Amino acid sequence: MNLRIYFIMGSQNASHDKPEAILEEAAQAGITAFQFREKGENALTGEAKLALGHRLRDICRRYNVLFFINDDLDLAEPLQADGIHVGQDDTQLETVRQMFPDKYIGLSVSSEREMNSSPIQLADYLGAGPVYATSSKEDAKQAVGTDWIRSLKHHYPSMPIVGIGGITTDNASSVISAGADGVSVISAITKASDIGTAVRNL
Ligand SMILES: Cc1ncc(COP(=O)(O)OP(=O)(O)O)c(N)n1
Ligand SMILES: Cc1nc(C(=O)O)sc1CCOP(=O)(O)O
Ligand SMILES: [Mg+2]
Repeated sequence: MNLRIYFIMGSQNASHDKPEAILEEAAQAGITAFQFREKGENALTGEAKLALGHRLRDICRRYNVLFFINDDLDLAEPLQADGIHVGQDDTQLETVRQMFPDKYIGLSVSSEREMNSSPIQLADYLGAGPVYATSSKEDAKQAVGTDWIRSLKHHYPSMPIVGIGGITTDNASSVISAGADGVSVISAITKASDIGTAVRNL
């Protein structure tokens, strides 16, 4: 499971181009994982969401990029997702693991309290953040900094960890130096003037 450059996007993040075009360019440039996160006021639902999911899934398959679904467990089988990402307020990790014994499952962990109250051993990787301030998530928590990556890695040395939140081409190396196995980004790619260069710099 290669989570080194883990791109997240839904149609709400693709204001200046089609999500398919953005993903294709990012995949060509070397992202290793992608999460379909259709969320927010104008998010697609129902058939339109499923149809976009299929198109993005196909791009990931062509480039050998891991495909994750955010939150929406109902999409995991129809889209043949490689994995699912859930947070602390989503379907409980135990339930997700029971439903999908063979898929990769990621869990968000943002604090020591969340760490201590989560069945971490059921996850395949942890999303740690927001490392820095972000404007891509409406209900983002207070930034936790790279110290949180260090602390999580100290407690779970063999658990893959991706940093998320406010990560850019300038600060990604600090996240990796703190012990993250990968960086997870939205705007560093969707808002880049040159997506290929942004991915390569990440
Ligand atoms: C890789 C990764 N890490 C963390 C998150 C955040 O998940 P969550 O806390 O459930 O928030 P939403 O993304 O659902 O708004 C993530 N999506 N991916
Ligand atoms: C989806 C998401 N989850 C976060 C968390 O802290 O759990 S921060 C975030 C948004 C990341 O977007 P950007 O790379 O543009 O900051
Ligand atoms: Mg969630």
